Amino acid sequence: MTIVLTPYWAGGVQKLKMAPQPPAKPKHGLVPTMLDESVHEQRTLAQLRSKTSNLEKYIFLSALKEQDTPMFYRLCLKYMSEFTPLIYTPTVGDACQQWSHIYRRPEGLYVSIKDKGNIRSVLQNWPRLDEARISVVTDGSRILGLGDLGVNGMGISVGKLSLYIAAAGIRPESTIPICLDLGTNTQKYLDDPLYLGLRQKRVSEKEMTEFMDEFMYEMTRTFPKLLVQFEDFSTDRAFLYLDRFRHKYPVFNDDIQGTGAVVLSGFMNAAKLSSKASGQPLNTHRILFFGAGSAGVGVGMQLTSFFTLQGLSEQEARERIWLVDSQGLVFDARGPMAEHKKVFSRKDYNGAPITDLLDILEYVKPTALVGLSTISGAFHPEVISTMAALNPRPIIFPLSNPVRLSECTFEDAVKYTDGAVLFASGSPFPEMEFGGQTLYPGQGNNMYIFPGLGLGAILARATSVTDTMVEASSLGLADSLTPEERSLGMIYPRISRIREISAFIAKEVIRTAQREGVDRSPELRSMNDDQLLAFVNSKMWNP
Ligand SMILES: O=C([O-])CC(=O)C(=O)O
Ligand SMILES: [Mg+2]
Repeated sequence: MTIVLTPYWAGGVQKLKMAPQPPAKPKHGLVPTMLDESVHEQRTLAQLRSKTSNLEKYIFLSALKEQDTPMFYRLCLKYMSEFTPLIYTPTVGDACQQWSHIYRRPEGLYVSIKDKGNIRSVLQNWPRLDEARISVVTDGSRILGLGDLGVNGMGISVGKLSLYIAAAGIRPESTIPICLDLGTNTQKYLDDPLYLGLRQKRVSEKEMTEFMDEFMYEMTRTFPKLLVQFEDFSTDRAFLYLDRFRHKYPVFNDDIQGTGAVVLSGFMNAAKLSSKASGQPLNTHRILFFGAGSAGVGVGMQLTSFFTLQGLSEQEARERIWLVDSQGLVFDARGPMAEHKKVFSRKDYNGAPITDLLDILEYVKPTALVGLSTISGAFHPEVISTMAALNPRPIIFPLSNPVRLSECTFEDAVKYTDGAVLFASGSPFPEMEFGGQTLYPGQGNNMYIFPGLGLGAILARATSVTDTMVEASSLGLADSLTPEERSLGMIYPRISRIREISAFIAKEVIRTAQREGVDRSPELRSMNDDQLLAFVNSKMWNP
């Protein structure tokens, strides 16, 4: 709130910035006599739990977030593992697919190709210009593994920002969900009378690039303290715009870098357990990527740093990774391929194409199998048992989202490896009892990374988000397992500790930004680590 005061000691008008005030207590008689806050929390929870479908729960929570924001986030923090699957993956996928049907009220900022040439004035309509710190921007062209959802992709920007608020304590007023409407190639939406977006096919890459140049320029002019997270752009465009803007503006791509970092972190913990069982050194792991989109290649690139941290050269690190796309094993002699696949294309194979996953396993003999294919069931029982035959503790990460597109279930992975699997999926699976023990599935979802990475970059006022900052977020996450979590064989910490984890990651990211000279908060440089961590915690919003 901005109020204008004329102090007696000054001749002129002075503007004072005031912190937002809590709402005034309602006058007597305007709320029930016995309305007790903690009982009301239980009442709200009971209302939520009485809904029978997850989509209804999503709609209920979306209304709650608007009507009683602190209550929404209080419950979110208290019941994190119950709430995240409802406000985020997997339910947010259903919400996006149904967005134009379940739409109730405006939320976020819609910028369309029709606004080209005039983007500044659209951005300036945002009601909280000065407070803006973080924006999640999608063009809806590849939402989770669900394909081109057009303007229905707004749900993913909203969902990610709810996690920024819950998991990293970013103030709700500081977030801007943005969906770019550049058309959609999904006919179902073009034919849907309720569809909220432009009824046109996606624009050409040339036109989109002109649009993006203007958009990013105006974003930084309009919101000078803003960090931008690109989300769920289709593969080519995800790489294209990350490369185009990452050295110019503070921006990162969650699917390439966030997913890469979260998988690197889980892989570091899993590889130690796997190597302990096999006696093989860490730098001899062999990783097979099933799926060669932005996430697959992004994760592959991030995982090369696992090997360089073990002392291998960049080239040697890349050679520990094999890639499989829709035509099978990716190798040079196969012929022309998309630019982003080239880095992992094998030079040491020039036989006939190998297309069957079982044959590829036989040839590569991987210690780790990572799925980013959105092909449900691709890791069928024979694939899983082959991994178990090759390794005493196979690493199997079916990372495709949402749950129904996962390459395999946790249950199958446990069953067909006789409980030996080191498992992480993109979407949540329940823990299970096996051989008298509770086994915990890891959730290798970028929600462990982006809140802390974003918070660190914002507090450091970073001019750009460097690869080393992303790597620091990953190492920070890997280090944040408690001895108890390690003793249970977990490879990711409990999600209920997310605030503590985000604060730690943010501290590591700030330190790295300082070392790299991309920070603009000189006052943080003189703090020791404890002071910096305390500073980060003090900046977190508490509902
Ligand atoms: O949103 C999620 O759950 C993870 C993610 O970025 C994706 O699948 O695109
Ligand atoms: Mg994503």
